[in-house]
Amino acid sequence: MSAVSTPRPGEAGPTARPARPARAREVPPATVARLPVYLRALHVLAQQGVVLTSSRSLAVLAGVGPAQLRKDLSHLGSHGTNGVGYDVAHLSRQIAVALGLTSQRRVVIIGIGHLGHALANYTGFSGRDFVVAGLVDADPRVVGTTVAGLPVRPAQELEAVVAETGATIAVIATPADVAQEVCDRAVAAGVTGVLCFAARALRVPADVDLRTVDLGSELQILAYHDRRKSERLG
Ligand SMILES: NC(=O)c1ccc[n+]([C@@H]2O[C@H](COP(=O)([O-])OP(=O)(O)OC[C@H]3O[C@@H](n4cnc5c(N)ncnc54)[C@H](O)[C@@H]3O)[C@@H](O)[C@H]2O)c1
Repeated sequence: MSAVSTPRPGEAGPTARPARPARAREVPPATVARLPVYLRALHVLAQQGVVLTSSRSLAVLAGVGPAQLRKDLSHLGSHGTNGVGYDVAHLSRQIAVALGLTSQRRVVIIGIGHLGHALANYTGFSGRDFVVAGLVDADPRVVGTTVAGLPVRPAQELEAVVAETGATIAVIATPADVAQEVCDRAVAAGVTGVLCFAARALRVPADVDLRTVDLGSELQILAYHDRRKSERLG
C-alpha cells in the first residue's frame, strides 16, 4: 500500500507530523482465550497435510460453533475466502502473531515439588514459543538437583535467575502461603506474566498479567453441573 495519499478537505496535508503507527488490533479477552484452541486445531490440520479448511471443519476440531469461529477470526482481520475457506498456514501465522508467539518466551518455574517437576518436564508446548529457562526451590534437598536438564537454584537466587535467563514469565508452583511473596519478587525482578497454580488470589501490578490454574475450582464447577443434571433427571 502506498504511504502517500492525497489529503481530503479538512485533513492534514503533507507537512503535518507523520501519523503515529496504528496500534495493534484489540482482541476481546474471550476471543484471545479461544485463539490457542484454534491454533492447536490448525496444527492438527497442517500435520495431516490439509492446506485449506472451511470454518465448519475448523470449528468442529476446535469444539466451537462456526459462527463463533468466524466472529473470533474477524477480530484478527481474517475473513477467509468465500467458497475456499481459510489457508491453514496463513491463519496459523496470523494467530501466532496475534498471540505474540513470534519470539520465544523464557519461563522460570518457582517451586520444584510434584507439580513443578511435572511442569518442568512437560514437553507439550512448542519449544519455539516457550522455553523453561530456570528453576528455583527453597528446599535444600531439591536445590542442586537437575530437573529436565536444568539445575534447581536456591529460592534466594530467584532475582538472579530471572535476570540471567531473561525470563518474562514466572510459573508459581509453591505452597499457597508463600505464593504472594515469590510473585512479588518475580515481578520486581522483571517478569511481566505470572501463571499461578497455588490456590491463592494473588495481587499483581496493572502492567503484569496473571493467570491462575485452579484444579480444585474446576472440579467444583463440574460438581455443580453434575448436581444440576441429577436434579433435572430426578
Ligand atoms: N492448580 C492446580 O491444579 C494444582 C494441582 C496440584 C497442586 N497445586 C498447588 O500447586 C502447589 C504445588 O503443589 P505440589 O503438589 O507440587 O507441592 P509440593 O509440596 O510437592 O511442592 C512445593 C515446592 O515448593 C517449594 N517451595 C516452598 N517455598 C518456596 C519458596 N519460597 N520459593 C521456592 N520454592 C518454594 C517446596 O520446597 C516444594 O518443593 C501447591 O500450592 C498446590 O496446592 C495446584
